[in-house]
Amino acid sequence: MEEKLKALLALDETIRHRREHPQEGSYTCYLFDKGIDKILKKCGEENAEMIIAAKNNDPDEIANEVSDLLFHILVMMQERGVSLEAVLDILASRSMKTGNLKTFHQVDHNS
Ligand SMILES: N=c1c2ncn([C@@H]3O[C@H](COP(=O)(O)OP(=O)(O)OP(=O)(O)O)[C@@H](O)[C@H]3O)c2ncn1[C@@H]1O[C@H](COP(=O)(O)O)[C@@H](O)[C@H]1O
Repeated sequence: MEEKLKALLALDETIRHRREHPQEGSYTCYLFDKGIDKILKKCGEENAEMIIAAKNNDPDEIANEVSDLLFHILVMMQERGVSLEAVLDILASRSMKTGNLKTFHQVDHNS
């Protein structure tokens, strides 16, 4: 598992490298070249495809679409200067806190 998590860090590093060193034939460079609108459009598309995969309840399809979405989110983060480490820091700090369910009052729509 740890080795596989390293692949996520390596992917993030590849994306960073692609941004700094444009390369012919690279899909990542194509996205950076097109700019933030294209990157966000792809994030939206991949998100929609992930939702459909989850609705279909197909584990392989879900894993594939989550992978596509993760890749495009990492590209968006690099474009906006947000590091994967910043996200991991937030997740790590949240992991210290359990019992996060918030209580809420039921809204009475008739009143
Ligand atoms: N993880 C990914 C990854 N996931 C998804 N994709 C691409 O994302 C695209 C999404 O598919 P779509 O059919 O929705 O998009 P499309 O029709 O090809 O393109 P659009 O014109 O619609 O944007 C496909 O072209 C996939 O190949 C990825 N492309 C690259 N990577 C990683 O990035 C690394 C660098 O890749 P290059 O930048 O291509 O060298 C690779 O080694 C991989 O590790």
